Amino acid sequence: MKCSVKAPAKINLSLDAVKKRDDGFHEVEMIMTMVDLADRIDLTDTDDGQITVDVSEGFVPNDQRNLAYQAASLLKERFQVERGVHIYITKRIPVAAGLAGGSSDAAATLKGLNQLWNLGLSLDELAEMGAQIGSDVSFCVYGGTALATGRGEIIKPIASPPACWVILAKPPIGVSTAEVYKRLRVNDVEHANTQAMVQAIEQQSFVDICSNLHNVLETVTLEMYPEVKHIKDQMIRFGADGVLMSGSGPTVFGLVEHESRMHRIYNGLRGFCQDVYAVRLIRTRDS
Ligand SMILES: C[C@](O)(CO)[C@H](O)COP(=O)(O)OP(=O)(O)OC[C@H]1O[C@@H](n2ccc(N)nc2=O)[C@H](O)[C@@H]1O
Ligand SMILES: Nc1ncnc2c1ncn2[C@@H]1O[C@H](COP(=O)(O)OP(=O)(O)OP(=O)(O)O)[C@@H](O)[C@H]1O
Repeated sequence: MKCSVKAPAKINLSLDAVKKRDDGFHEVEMIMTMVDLADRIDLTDTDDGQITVDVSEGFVPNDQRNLAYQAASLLKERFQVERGVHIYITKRIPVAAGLAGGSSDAAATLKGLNQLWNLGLSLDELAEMGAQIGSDVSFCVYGGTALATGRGEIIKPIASPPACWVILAKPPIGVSTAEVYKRLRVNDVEHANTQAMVQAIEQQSFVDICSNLHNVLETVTLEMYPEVKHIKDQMIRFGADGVLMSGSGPTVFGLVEHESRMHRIYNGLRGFCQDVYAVRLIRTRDS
Protein backbone atom coordinates (compact mmCIF):
# COMPACT_ATOMS: atom_id res chain seq x y z
CA MET A 1 0.00 0.00 0.00
CA LYS A 2 1.17 3.51 -0.87
CA CYS A 3 -0.04 7.04 -0.43
CA SER A 4 1.16 10.50 -1.42
CA VAL A 5 0.48 13.65 0.55
CA LYS A 6 1.21 17.31 -0.26
CA ALA A 7 3.06 19.30 2.39
CA PRO A 8 2.61 23.04 1.70
CA ALA A 9 4.72 25.90 3.05
CA LYS A 10 3.33 28.47 5.48
CA ILE A 11 3.86 32.18 5.86
CA ASN A 12 3.18 34.31 8.96
CA LEU A 13 1.05 37.34 8.06
CA SER A 14 1.51 38.49 11.64
CA LEU A 15 3.84 37.21 14.35
CA ASP A 16 3.87 38.60 17.87
CA ALA A 17 5.67 37.27 20.93
CA VAL A 18 3.87 38.38 24.06
CA LYS A 19 6.24 37.07 26.75
CA LYS A 20 8.93 34.49 27.46
CA ARG A 21 7.65 31.51 29.44
CA ASP A 22 9.35 29.54 32.19
CA ASP A 23 9.76 26.52 29.86
CA GLY A 24 11.94 28.63 27.52
CA PHE A 25 9.27 29.01 24.81
CA HIS A 26 7.56 32.30 23.96
CA GLU A 27 3.85 32.91 24.23
CA VAL A 28 2.92 33.93 20.67
CA GLU A 29 0.03 35.33 18.64
CA MET A 30 0.41 34.48 14.96
CA ILE A 31 -1.75 34.65 11.86
CA MET A 32 -0.59 31.83 9.60
CA THR A 33 -1.64 30.80 6.12
CA MET A 34 -0.56 28.23 3.52
CA VAL A 35 0.90 28.95 0.07
CA ASP A 36 0.99 26.59 -2.92
CA LEU A 37 4.70 25.78 -2.75
CA ALA A 38 4.78 22.21 -1.43
CA ASP A 39 6.97 19.21 -0.69
CA ARG A 40 5.60 15.81 -1.68
CA ILE A 41 5.60 12.93 0.78
CA ASP A 42 5.36 9.38 -0.63
CA LEU A 43 4.63 6.76 2.02
CA THR A 44 5.06 3.05 1.31
CA ASP A 45 3.80 0.60 3.92
CA THR A 46 6.37 -2.17 4.67
CA ASP A 47 6.19 -5.37 6.72
CA ASP A 48 9.69 -5.16 8.28
CA GLY A 49 8.59 -2.81 11.09
CA GLN A 50 11.29 -0.24 10.17
CA ILE A 51 10.96 3.49 9.49
CA THR A 52 13.25 4.62 6.67
CA VAL A 53 13.57 8.03 5.03
CA ASP A 54 14.99 9.23 1.70
CA VAL A 55 15.09 12.87 0.70
CA SER A 56 15.59 14.39 -2.76
CA GLU A 57 17.92 17.03 -1.22
CA GLY A 58 21.21 15.62 0.09
CA PHE A 59 21.61 18.09 2.97
CA VAL A 60 18.31 17.25 4.73
CA PRO A 61 18.78 14.51 7.37
CA ASN A 62 17.42 11.05 6.45
CA ASP A 63 17.42 9.64 9.99
CA GLN A 64 15.77 10.29 13.39
CA ARG A 65 16.52 14.01 13.01
CA ASN A 66 14.03 14.25 10.14
CA LEU A 67 10.69 15.59 11.42
CA ALA A 68 8.78 13.18 9.13
CA TYR A 69 10.66 10.28 10.74
CA GLN A 70 9.72 11.64 14.18
CA ALA A 71 6.05 11.81 13.14
CA ALA A 72 6.06 8.16 12.00
CA SER A 73 7.92 7.06 15.11
CA LEU A 74 5.45 8.84 17.41
CA LEU A 75 2.43 7.15 15.78
CA LYS A 76 4.14 3.75 15.68
CA GLU A 77 4.98 3.83 19.38
CA ARG A 78 1.77 5.41 20.67
CA PHE A 79 -0.46 2.94 18.77
CA GLN A 80 1.92 -0.02 18.84
CA VAL A 81 1.90 -0.35 15.07
CA GLU A 82 3.86 -3.39 13.91
CA ARG A 83 4.07 -2.28 10.26
CA GLY A 84 6.96 -0.21 8.95
CA VAL A 85 7.04 2.65 6.43
CA HIS A 86 9.38 4.03 3.81
CA ILE A 87 9.10 7.82 3.55
CA TYR A 88 10.30 9.54 0.38
CA ILE A 89 10.40 13.36 0.57
CA THR A 90 10.56 15.38 -2.64
CA LYS A 91 11.80 18.72 -1.31
CA ARG A 92 10.61 21.91 -3.01
CA ILE A 93 10.29 24.18 0.05
CA PRO A 94 13.67 25.78 0.83
CA VAL A 95 15.21 24.43 4.07
CA ALA A 96 15.67 26.49 7.28
CA ALA A 97 13.83 29.29 5.52
CA GLY A 98 11.02 30.28 7.91
CA LEU A 99 8.48 28.44 5.74
CA ALA A 100 7.92 25.46 8.09
CA GLY A 101 9.08 22.89 5.51
CA GLY A 102 10.07 20.27 8.07
CA SER A 103 6.93 20.88 10.15
CA SER A 104 4.70 20.48 7.10
CA ASP A 105 6.48 17.24 6.15
CA ALA A 106 5.77 15.95 9.68
CA ALA A 107 2.10 16.98 9.47
CA ALA A 108 1.69 15.34 6.05
CA THR A 109 3.30 12.15 7.39
CA LEU A 110 0.89 12.08 10.37
CA LYS A 111 -2.09 12.47 8.01
CA GLY A 112 -0.83 9.95 5.46
CA LEU A 113 0.01 7.28 8.04
CA ASN A 114 -3.36 7.80 9.73
CA GLN A 115 -4.84 6.49 6.46
CA LEU A 116 -2.18 3.91 5.57
CA TRP A 117 -2.19 2.30 9.02
CA ASN A 118 -5.99 2.72 9.48
CA LEU A 119 -5.62 4.54 12.80
CA GLY A 120 -8.90 6.47 12.57
CA LEU A 121 -7.53 9.55 14.36
CA SER A 122 -9.26 12.95 14.11
CA LEU A 123 -7.45 16.10 12.92
CA ASP A 124 -7.52 17.37 16.53
CA GLU A 125 -5.76 14.19 17.72
CA LEU A 126 -3.17 14.43 14.93
CA ALA A 127 -2.57 18.12 15.74
CA GLU A 128 -2.10 17.29 19.42
CA MET A 129 0.53 14.69 18.47
CA GLY A 130 2.12 17.16 16.04
CA ALA A 131 2.69 19.65 18.87
CA GLN A 132 5.08 17.13 20.43
CA ILE A 133 7.28 17.37 17.32
CA GLY A 134 7.38 21.17 16.90
CA SER A 135 5.40 24.35 17.52
CA ASP A 136 4.37 24.78 13.84
CA VAL A 137 3.24 21.18 13.24
CA SER A 138 -0.29 21.54 14.67
CA PHE A 139 -1.07 24.41 12.29
CA CYS A 140 0.31 22.39 9.37
CA VAL A 141 -2.05 19.50 10.27
CA TYR A 142 -5.12 21.76 9.89
CA GLY A 143 -3.79 23.96 7.05
CA GLY A 144 -5.88 26.88 5.79
CA THR A 145 -5.57 30.16 7.68
CA ALA A 146 -5.54 30.37 11.47
CA LEU A 147 -4.78 32.33 14.60
CA ALA A 148 -2.12 30.37 16.51
CA THR A 149 -1.53 31.05 20.22
CA GLY A 150 0.20 29.33 23.15
CA ARG A 151 3.65 28.44 21.83
CA GLY A 152 1.98 28.17 18.41
CA GLU A 153 0.07 24.93 18.94
CA ILE A 154 -3.38 26.33 19.89
CA ILE A 155 -5.13 26.76 16.56
CA LYS A 156 -8.28 28.72 15.77
CA PRO A 157 -9.24 28.59 12.07
CA ILE A 158 -10.24 31.90 10.48
CA ALA A 159 -11.37 32.93 6.97
CA SER A 160 -8.92 32.83 4.07
CA PRO A 161 -7.45 36.16 2.95
CA PRO A 162 -8.59 37.42 -0.49
CA ALA A 163 -6.81 35.79 -3.45
CA CYS A 164 -3.43 37.31 -4.29
CA TRP A 165 0.08 36.46 -5.48
CA VAL A 166 2.83 35.77 -2.98
CA ILE A 167 6.45 36.30 -4.01
CA LEU A 168 8.94 34.46 -1.82
CA ALA A 169 12.63 35.37 -1.86
CA LYS A 170 15.22 33.58 0.25
CA PRO A 171 18.77 34.86 0.57
CA PRO A 172 21.42 32.07 0.63
CA ILE A 173 21.61 31.73 4.42
CA GLY A 174 19.95 29.42 6.97
CA VAL A 175 18.54 30.92 10.17
CA SER A 176 18.26 29.13 13.54
CA THR A 177 14.79 29.70 15.03
CA ALA A 178 16.09 28.98 18.55
CA GLU A 179 18.84 31.61 18.17
CA VAL A 180 16.41 34.26 16.91
CA TYR A 181 13.97 33.70 19.80
CA LYS A 182 16.90 33.74 22.22
CA ARG A 183 17.97 37.20 21.05
CA LEU A 184 14.44 38.63 21.03
CA ARG A 185 13.73 41.36 23.65
CA VAL A 186 9.94 41.09 24.00
CA ASN A 187 9.70 44.21 26.15
CA ASP A 188 11.59 46.42 23.71
CA VAL A 189 9.75 45.68 20.45
CA GLU A 190 6.74 47.21 18.77
CA HIS A 191 4.01 44.57 19.04
CA ALA A 192 1.67 43.44 16.27
CA ASN A 193 -2.01 44.35 16.21
CA THR A 194 -3.23 40.75 15.79
CA GLN A 195 -6.89 41.67 16.13
CA ALA A 196 -6.60 44.27 13.36
CA MET A 197 -5.14 41.58 11.06
CA VAL A 198 -7.98 39.15 11.92
CA GLN A 199 -10.49 41.90 11.16
CA ALA A 200 -8.79 42.83 7.88
CA ILE A 201 -9.00 39.19 6.78
CA GLU A 202 -12.63 38.82 7.87
CA GLN A 203 -13.49 41.97 5.91
CA GLN A 204 -11.45 40.69 2.92
CA SER A 205 -9.59 44.02 2.85
CA PHE A 206 -6.35 43.43 0.94
CA VAL A 207 -5.21 47.00 1.73
CA ASP A 208 -5.70 46.54 5.49
CA ILE A 209 -3.97 43.14 5.42
CA CYS A 210 -0.94 44.76 3.78
CA SER A 211 -0.85 47.64 6.28
CA ASN A 212 -1.06 45.28 9.28
CA LEU A 213 1.76 42.89 8.26
CA HIS A 214 4.07 42.72 11.28
CA ASN A 215 6.67 40.26 12.60
CA VAL A 216 8.52 40.98 15.86
CA LEU A 217 11.29 38.52 14.88
CA GLU A 218 12.39 40.96 12.17
CA THR A 219 13.99 43.04 14.94
CA VAL A 220 16.48 40.20 15.46
CA THR A 221 16.97 38.62 12.00
CA LEU A 222 17.25 41.89 10.03
CA GLU A 223 19.90 43.07 12.48
CA MET A 224 21.85 39.79 12.26
CA TYR A 225 21.57 39.45 8.48
CA PRO A 226 21.51 42.78 6.56
CA GLU A 227 20.92 40.82 3.32
CA VAL A 228 17.37 40.06 4.54
CA LYS A 229 16.71 43.78 5.00
CA HIS A 230 18.16 44.37 1.52
CA ILE A 231 15.71 41.89 -0.06
CA LYS A 232 12.85 43.51 1.86
CA ASP A 233 13.84 46.94 0.54
CA GLN A 234 14.12 45.61 -3.03
CA MET A 235 10.65 44.03 -2.89
CA ILE A 236 9.18 47.33 -1.71
CA ARG A 237 11.09 49.20 -4.42
CA PHE A 238 9.81 46.83 -7.15
CA GLY A 239 6.26 47.60 -6.01
CA ALA A 240 4.92 44.75 -3.81
CA ASP A 241 1.74 45.85 -2.02
CA GLY A 242 2.91 44.48 1.36
CA VAL A 243 6.26 42.96 2.42
CA LEU A 244 7.28 40.96 5.50
CA MET A 245 9.78 38.34 6.69
CA SER A 246 8.18 34.93 7.34
CA GLY A 247 8.73 33.18 10.70
CA SER A 248 12.30 33.57 11.94
CA GLY A 249 13.44 34.17 8.34
CA PRO A 250 15.35 34.55 6.20
CA THR A 251 12.59 34.25 3.55
CA VAL A 252 10.84 37.53 2.75
CA PHE A 253 7.40 37.46 1.15
CA GLY A 254 5.60 40.12 -0.85
CA LEU A 255 1.83 40.20 -1.36
CA VAL A 256 0.81 41.38 -4.82
CA GLU A 257 -2.70 41.85 -6.16
CA HIS A 258 -2.03 42.19 -9.90
CA GLU A 259 -0.38 39.56 -12.09
CA SER A 260 1.53 42.03 -14.29
CA ARG A 261 3.18 43.56 -11.23
CA MET A 262 3.94 40.08 -9.87
CA HIS A 263 5.96 39.34 -13.07
CA ARG A 264 7.83 42.64 -12.74
CA ILE A 265 8.82 41.98 -9.12
CA TYR A 266 9.70 38.33 -9.79
CA ASN A 267 11.97 39.23 -12.71
CA GLY A 268 13.56 42.11 -10.80
CA LEU A 269 14.40 39.93 -7.80
CA ARG A 270 15.75 37.09 -9.93
CA GLY A 271 18.54 39.48 -10.94
CA PHE A 272 20.24 39.18 -7.56
CA CYS A 273 18.55 36.37 -5.61
CA GLN A 274 18.51 32.72 -6.74
CA ASP A 275 15.65 31.41 -4.62
CA VAL A 276 12.59 33.33 -5.82
CA TYR A 277 9.09 31.84 -6.19
CA ALA A 278 5.78 33.33 -7.34
CA VAL A 279 2.94 31.34 -5.75
CA ARG A 280 -0.71 31.75 -4.69
CA LEU A 281 -2.27 31.66 -1.26
CA ILE A 282 -4.15 28.39 -0.66
CA ARG A 283 -7.75 29.41 -0.01
CA THR A 284 -10.14 26.99 1.70
CA ARG A 285 -13.45 26.35 -0.06
CA ASP A 286 -15.79 27.48 2.73
CA SER A 287 -14.30 30.96 3.06
C1 LIG B 1 9.10 31.00 14.02
C2 LIG B 1 7.92 30.08 13.81
O1 LIG B 1 8.20 29.18 12.76
C3 LIG B 1 6.74 30.92 13.37
O2 LIG B 1 5.69 30.15 12.80
C4 LIG B 1 7.58 29.29 15.05
O3 LIG B 1 7.30 30.17 16.14
C5 LIG B 1 8.67 28.30 15.45
O4 LIG B 1 8.22 27.04 15.18
P1 LIG B 1 9.17 25.74 15.12
O5 LIG B 1 10.27 25.97 14.15
O6 LIG B 1 8.25 24.58 14.93
O7 LIG B 1 9.80 25.79 16.57
P2 LIG B 1 10.19 24.61 17.58
O8 LIG B 1 10.93 23.54 16.83
O9 LIG B 1 9.00 24.22 18.38
O10 LIG B 1 11.19 25.40 18.54
C6 LIG B 1 12.50 25.75 18.16
C7 LIG B 1 13.02 26.71 19.21
O11 LIG B 1 12.45 28.02 19.02
C8 LIG B 1 12.13 28.64 20.25
N1 LIG B 1 10.67 28.92 20.32
C9 LIG B 1 9.81 28.30 19.48
C10 LIG B 1 8.46 28.57 19.54
C11 LIG B 1 7.99 29.50 20.50
N2 LIG B 1 6.69 29.79 20.62
N3 LIG B 1 8.87 30.10 21.33
C12 LIG B 1 10.21 29.84 21.25
O12 LIG B 1 10.99 30.41 22.02
C13 LIG B 1 12.58 27.68 21.34
O13 LIG B 1 13.86 28.07 21.74
C14 LIG B 1 12.64 26.34 20.63
O14 LIG B 1 13.61 25.51 21.19
N1 LIG C 1 11.66 17.03 6.58
C1 LIG C 1 12.55 18.03 6.78
N2 LIG C 1 12.70 18.99 5.86
C2 LIG C 1 13.59 20.00 6.07
N3 LIG C 1 14.37 20.11 7.15
C3 LIG C 1 14.25 19.19 8.10
C4 LIG C 1 13.34 18.11 7.96
N4 LIG C 1 13.42 17.37 9.08
C5 LIG C 1 14.34 17.93 9.87
N5 LIG C 1 14.87 19.02 9.29
C6 LIG C 1 15.90 19.90 9.91
O1 LIG C 1 15.21 21.05 10.43
C7 LIG C 1 15.94 22.24 10.18
C8 LIG C 1 14.93 23.37 9.90
O2 LIG C 1 14.31 23.08 8.69
P1 LIG C 1 12.91 23.72 8.21
O3 LIG C 1 12.99 23.77 6.72
O4 LIG C 1 11.76 22.99 8.78
O5 LIG C 1 13.01 25.17 8.83
P2 LIG C 1 12.03 26.38 8.87
O6 LIG C 1 11.30 26.52 7.56
O7 LIG C 1 12.82 27.59 9.29
O8 LIG C 1 11.00 26.01 9.98
P3 LIG C 1 10.08 26.97 10.85
O9 LIG C 1 9.48 27.98 9.90
O10 LIG C 1 9.06 26.00 11.40
O11 LIG C 1 10.96 27.59 11.90
C9 LIG C 1 16.85 21.94 9.00
O12 LIG C 1 18.09 22.52 9.22
C10 LIG C 1 16.93 20.41 8.91
O13 LIG C 1 18.19 19.93 9.34
